[in-house]
Amino acid sequence: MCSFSYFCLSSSSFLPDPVSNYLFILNPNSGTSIGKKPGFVKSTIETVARQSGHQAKIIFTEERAHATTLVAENLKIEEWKAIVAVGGDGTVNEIAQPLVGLDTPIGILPMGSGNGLARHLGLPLTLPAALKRLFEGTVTTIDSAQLNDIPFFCTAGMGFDAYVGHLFSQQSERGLATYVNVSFKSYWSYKPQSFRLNGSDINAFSLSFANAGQFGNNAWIAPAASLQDGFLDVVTISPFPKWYGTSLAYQLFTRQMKASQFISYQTVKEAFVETETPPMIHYDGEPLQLDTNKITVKIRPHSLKVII
Ligand SMILES: Nc1ncnc2c1ncn2[C@@H]1O[C@H](COP(=O)(O)OP(=O)(O)OP(=O)(O)O)[C@@H](O)[C@H]1O
Repeated sequence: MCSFSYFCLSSSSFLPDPVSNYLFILNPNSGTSIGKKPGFVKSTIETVARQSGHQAKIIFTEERAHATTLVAENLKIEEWKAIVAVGGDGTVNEIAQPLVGLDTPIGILPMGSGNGLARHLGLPLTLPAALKRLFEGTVTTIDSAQLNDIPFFCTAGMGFDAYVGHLFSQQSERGLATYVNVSFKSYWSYKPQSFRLNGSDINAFSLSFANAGQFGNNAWIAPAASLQDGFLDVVTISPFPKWYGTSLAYQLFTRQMKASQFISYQTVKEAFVETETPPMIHYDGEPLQLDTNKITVKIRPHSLKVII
């Protein structure tokens, strides 16, 4: 603790930041661009980091879930100013999981298909601007959430969203165009499902749990959701006539979704869902077939540090 403020101020401005090392973990499978030009992304990060007086260690993931292992391994080796996810929400999820409850912040260079968390946080979406923000930004603490034992940071859900997430993961090309194409085709054949939500039986087109307000690509499923309020927004979309789909899509992409005869919102700290058979879910856009039909979703307030 420094008691002589003039000395503290003047000396800190001459001392280099004791921890200026950033670890970048880059998913070459994210979005549509990184995989095609990983060398360019790597050299841009190296150049901007050097110009800003920082050290950058850059590692490419080799497979799904590898990013989580890389974070755990590198946290043991040294202290990092931030561990930076270079990719989409799936990559953010894998990197954020081991950082929950720690002081080391996550940084995000949004290069995925949807970039829901980065968009909610208002981060720049181009590489040079995102790097500038990373090196000049401030650290804040956000809520995270869990679906059973699976951490998520943006949104999770069941029903139509999970079904589309599952089909999207099977496509050879990622990106917005593929996502729109898959969603549009699925929309015509998808059948609403039965859920028991907090003891009430419902039939729903989708059931979403929003920590952040959007799925990605500015599809705002929960426009009022806050990353710092200690609550999840539960959004139920009831079965609706096909003609209503256009209006729903319009509301979603113009951030105007609100409670209506087909849409209901609740803010909760915890929710319980039961389904007839183990459901397909998504967490931060990653599809997963559960092996249980009992699901608990809960918020973990102020649990992740992030650079904004
Ligand atoms: N080296 C790799 N090869 C193949 N897949 C990988 C690799 N590294 C990570 N993955 C997987 O790639 C998937 C997609 O990653 P990510 O979510 O970042 O991109 P996206 O889906 O295009 O973006 P968003 O989630 O924002 O829409 C994730 O399931 C992740 O586990």
